[in-house]
Amino acid sequence: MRTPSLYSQDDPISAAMKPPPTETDAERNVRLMAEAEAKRVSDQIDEDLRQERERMKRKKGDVKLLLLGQAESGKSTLQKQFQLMYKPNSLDQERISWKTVIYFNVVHSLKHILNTLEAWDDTLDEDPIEDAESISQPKSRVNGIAQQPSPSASLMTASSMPSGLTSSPAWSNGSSHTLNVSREPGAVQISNLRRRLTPLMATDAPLADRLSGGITVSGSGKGSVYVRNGWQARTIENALGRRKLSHETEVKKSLESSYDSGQDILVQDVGRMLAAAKDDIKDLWSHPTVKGLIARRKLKLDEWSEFFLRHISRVAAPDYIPTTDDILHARIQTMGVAEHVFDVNIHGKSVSWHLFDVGGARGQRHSWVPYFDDANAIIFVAPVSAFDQYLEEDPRTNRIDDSLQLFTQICSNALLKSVHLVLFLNKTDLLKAKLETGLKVRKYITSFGERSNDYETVVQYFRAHFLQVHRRNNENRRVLYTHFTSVVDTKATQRIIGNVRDSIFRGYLQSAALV
Ligand SMILES: Nc1nc2c(ncn2[C@@H]2O[C@H](COP(=O)(O)OP(=O)(O)OP(=O)(O)O)[C@@H](O)[C@H]2O)c(=O)[nH]1
Ligand SMILES: [Mg+2]
Repeated sequence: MRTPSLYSQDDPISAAMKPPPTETDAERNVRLMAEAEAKRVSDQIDEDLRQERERMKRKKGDVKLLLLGQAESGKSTLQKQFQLMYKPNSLDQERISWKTVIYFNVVHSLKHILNTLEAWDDTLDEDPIEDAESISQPKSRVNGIAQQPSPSASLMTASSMPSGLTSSPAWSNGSSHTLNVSREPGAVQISNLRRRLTPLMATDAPLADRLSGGITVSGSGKGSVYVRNGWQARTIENALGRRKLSHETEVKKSLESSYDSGQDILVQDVGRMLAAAKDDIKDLWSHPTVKGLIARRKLKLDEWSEFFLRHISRVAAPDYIPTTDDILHARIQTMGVAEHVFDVNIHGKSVSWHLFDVGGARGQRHSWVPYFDDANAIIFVAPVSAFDQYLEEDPRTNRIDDSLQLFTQICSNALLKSVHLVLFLNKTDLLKAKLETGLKVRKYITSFGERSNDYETVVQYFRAHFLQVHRRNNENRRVLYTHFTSVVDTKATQRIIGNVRDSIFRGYLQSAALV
């Protein structure tokens, strides 16, 4: 008699999968062992999933913390700091997925630079730096990019360029890799660089597609990519030709062990192209015309663009693995609401914290409300460096104004009237750098008037506005905890997270009558 197998005798599907009648004893043993192993793996996956579901389920006593604020304010970066603090291994596991994001950030930035150059005929006219922004228009409008109010302003001026990239550009020292263009005018140099960078630029759309899985969100004018919770795993699915992996846990496991974005042909190709184009990228980034357009604020680069271009030697190296600092600077827009669970220990007691990181663009804000109910705490993130920036979604709205309006809505929302409220006045490092370049706050915020343009005066001015909003919308007389932050600074941010955790716990334990 044949040894019973896992296949049922009655089930037609099982009948179809039945081993052939000619199966030998040895083959049968191998098959039975394989079936047993498959069942063991399947049971383990089910168990892992059950535990994951259990963990995600909010229990009485768990803390629900929302991260709110406009797009680009730093919510996901703050979430990464929580992850680093309370679940450091998980960031390691997804480290390699960030390579795709960082490559996309680099390629997209280069494309923006080249498009803007094209709109200005690849030349720098003689506009004085001071008033360039108000008086000059692009000469050609090949793609209109230079005309779009960019939500970010560059901090980079000729004097603050990193020395490694400015001291000896290839065309001034006759270096061989730029096809001997040393005596040609700047426009020819740029046109040569553009030609050589064209294949790399063509990877912008496929990289975006890899990350988003082909989903585009209307209003993402800068061509940014939006991703949903769990994009790291889906990037792998996308790389495998959208073949649905049979199990969520299987995806996670492949992330942990075997997957390397080095296996993704697209990422591999982009890595090779970047390595080959490294000197051209450096030359473009340090080109006098590019520096001039930046200084005249005709070319505006986001902070992550500048960060990765400054570190291009490292990022374009063939064996590049993103550092934690790179991951903190990488930019990818959040779509919807992403939940993250951490076990937080305090006074010997472990409490699950459910952190909700929301998409901050206007088109994403409708998805926040269902999460207001029963929230314990909110960290509202407002980027104070954004005084000279306008919303991507509505170029007429100054980003500080938008933050204040949004904060008004949060403070006055009836569902949130008893939540613990924390305000992060973020991107203080960028604010300092902008003020150091001489950018005047009063040019963008007229009410700032003739106050001194120094960092302390400016941050206190913005803080006073947020405090006023809170005071006017504070029926319940709750406290507002305010912090000046730069959430890319791990040491400082983790100290602040510790403070926030303690203050949330104090209020929470009292209200839950657990003390
Ligand atoms: N220099 C600096 N960069 C920051 C700071 N906070 C955030 N960033 C950068 O700003 C960019 C946007 O940050 P995110 O955390 O993605 O912004 P977000 O609020 O999650 O944006 P959405 O998901 O679109 O709502 C990233 O490239 C971050 O590295 C900061 O304090 N200083
Ligand atoms: Mg985000």
